[in-house]
Amino acid sequence: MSYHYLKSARKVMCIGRNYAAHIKELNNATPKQPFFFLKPTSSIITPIDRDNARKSLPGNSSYHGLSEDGTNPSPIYIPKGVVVHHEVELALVINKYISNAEASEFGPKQVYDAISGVFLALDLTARNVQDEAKKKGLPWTIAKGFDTFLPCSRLVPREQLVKDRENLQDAFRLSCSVNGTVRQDGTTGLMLHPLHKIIQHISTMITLEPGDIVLTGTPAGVGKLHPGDVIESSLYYHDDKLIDMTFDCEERPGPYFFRET
Ligand SMILES: O=C([O-])CC(=O)C(=O)O
Ligand SMILES: [Mg+2]
Repeated sequence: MSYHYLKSARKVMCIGRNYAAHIKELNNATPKQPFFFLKPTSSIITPIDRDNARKSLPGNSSYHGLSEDGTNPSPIYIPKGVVVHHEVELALVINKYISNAEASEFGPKQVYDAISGVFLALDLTARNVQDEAKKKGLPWTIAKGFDTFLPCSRLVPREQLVKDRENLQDAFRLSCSVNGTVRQDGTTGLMLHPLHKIIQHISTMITLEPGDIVLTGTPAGVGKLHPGDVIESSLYYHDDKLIDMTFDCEERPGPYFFRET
């Protein structure tokens, strides 16, 4: 299984501002309703490690599809002139069509049945591009969607989480460190909108399909990444470390340079 799940993702839905301390650190307002944005599947990368050599790409391209096994082993690319922030997040993989779910019928118990598993993701964000978009009322697409802006771990199948099948909300802790210094560390119990609310709310606007990915927001501690940095992230299930993933950062090849819109 491992990374095969990535080949089935037709969209990546992400909630914004789902942890109070992260809202505060960026001086954002707490939304009255949850809000969402998309990341393109072309931003997916997977770790380079013992089993997965860096994918060779044609010319100076920075994406050329996922491999047969779902991997796309790559460093994180920092586009020139862009302030890239790490946001460590718990991600869900949806396993069925979910459309117009009623709040009264979709509670914590329904989450386990709706997912094939979870994984660890980084919602990389071009913060200066996003700040400009926020100020000028422009879309966030580019701020969230550059190539390599969605590092993904292997899947943790839901069967490994079965003892919490009634309620997965408080089962996880996420952390990330850059060059050995811990930057983010938070538990999923701190979410403002819990997992069942996220899925239910999305389904009232955009139908979730089997294979779709849902990113559940980032805890506090977001910060900058530079070429040469090494970022390590971990996902814990109660006291057990389920996943560790490491990415190197490099300057992005190609002609892009951030200029004011
Ligand atoms: O860019 C942001 O601050 C919104 C977001 O993705 C998050 O809160 O996880
Ligand atoms: Mg995020």
